[in-house]
Amino acid sequence: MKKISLLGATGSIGWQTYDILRSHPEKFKLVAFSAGANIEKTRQIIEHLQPELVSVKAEQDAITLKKDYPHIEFAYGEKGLVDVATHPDSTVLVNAVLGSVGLESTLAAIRMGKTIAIANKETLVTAGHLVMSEARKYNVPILPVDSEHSAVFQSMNGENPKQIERIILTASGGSFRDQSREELKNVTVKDALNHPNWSMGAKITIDSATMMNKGLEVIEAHVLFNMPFEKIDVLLHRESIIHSLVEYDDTSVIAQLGTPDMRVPIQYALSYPDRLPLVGGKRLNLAQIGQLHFKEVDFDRYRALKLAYDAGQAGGTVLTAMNAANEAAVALFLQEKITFLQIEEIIEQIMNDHNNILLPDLETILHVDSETRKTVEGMVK
Ligand SMILES: NC(=O)C1=CN([C@@H]2O[C@H](COP(=O)(O)OP(=O)(O)OC[C@H]3O[C@@H](n4cnc5c(N)ncnc54)[C@H](OP(=O)(O)O)[C@@H]3O)[C@@H](O)[C@H]2O)C=CC1
Ligand SMILES: CC(=O)[C@@H](O)[C@H](O)COP(=O)(O)O
Ligand SMILES: [Mn+2]
Repeated sequence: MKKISLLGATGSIGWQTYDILRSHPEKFKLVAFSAGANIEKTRQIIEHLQPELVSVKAEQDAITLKKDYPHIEFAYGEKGLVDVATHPDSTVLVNAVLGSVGLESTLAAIRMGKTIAIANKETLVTAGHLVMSEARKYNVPILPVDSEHSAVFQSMNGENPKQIERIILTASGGSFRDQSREELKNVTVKDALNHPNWSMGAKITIDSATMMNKGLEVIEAHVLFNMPFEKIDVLLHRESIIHSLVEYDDTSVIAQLGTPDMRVPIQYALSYPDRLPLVGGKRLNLAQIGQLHFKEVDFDRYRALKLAYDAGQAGGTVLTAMNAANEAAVALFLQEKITFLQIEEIIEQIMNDHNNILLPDLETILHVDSETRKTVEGMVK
């Protein structure tokens, strides 16, 4: 029985993780979880899985819940995230919280020796060097949940990493993949939230439309697989059936395929090195699909992807600045305070103005993160 701590249980990844935990009660026990503001879903998880500790965003929600569930421990805020991540009974942390707010709890869990199943890519982008060096120091596995990275991980199984020629991350192209840059000037939030293949949280769906999601994933692949950026390519693939590929020096290419269902990579990270049957999983029928499509990426069309490669190549605090600028700009777009194209304009300006510090420590990263968010908010006042 694996004992699990789960951050971001009420979100898209968190809720699918909850679904998997419920479908295999003989394998997994949820001991602690965090939610943000969604108290209805929080109550459902409590009632079905009876954890020992629950954290929510607001103190008042924790106080109210405690009255209804006196046998359960409640926490709140960023300290609550750390309490969940470091719960003494769990051996695995599933980090499905949104944004760089997941960084400190991830580091704390690593220092407790917990295996990390990570969906929270912003943490790996903003402080990948710290996360990976702590993971090495405490001999902790960092298992990918992101579909592309899970595909790469599975395609590397049993192979010699020194023989990898390149990693190829597939990209759907997002909500506006059939529109020109000119046509992006007047797109709405509703249009942007309409992803062609995946049903996901709002922030990552916008990231997918700007292609910053793929940029974050290029950096995530560099961090997780210790691969130089020259060996990480992006390939447009409309159907999201091939989840990513790895090419070897003998020209062989190994890929992982499947119908687009995030429960597959989530469950694989939980069951690794074993596999489990996926309850309700839809099998891939290639004959029925008939054709798969591929296209090279145009970096002028998808400028955010180019910015992410630039930040990755530079390394240092520009990664934190880029990520924080993106988080803040996407939030402003979702509130309809800026236009879609302003997201990448803001990120570019922040990166151009940034004084880069290489190999930053945690304090520096947290400082750059909060200052960047303030600067972005100031830009639209
Ligand atoms: N969705 C997907 O298919 C995929 C997502 N990912 C990555 O996984 C992560 C989660 O994405 P997704 O599930 O889509 O996001 P969602 O927005 O759906 O969920 C985010 C979760 O984090 C909680 N949360 C948000 N902000 C805070 C905060 N400040 N403090 C505490 N909790 C907070 C939310 O709580 P509440 O809702 O209760 O307020 C919710 O539980 C992201 O890093 C994303 O890039 C990676 C691959 C695929
Ligand atoms: C499901 C998943 O892993 C997302 O990160 C997905 O990759 C988004 O799709 P695109 O970024 O390829 O549009
Ligand atoms: Mn992905």
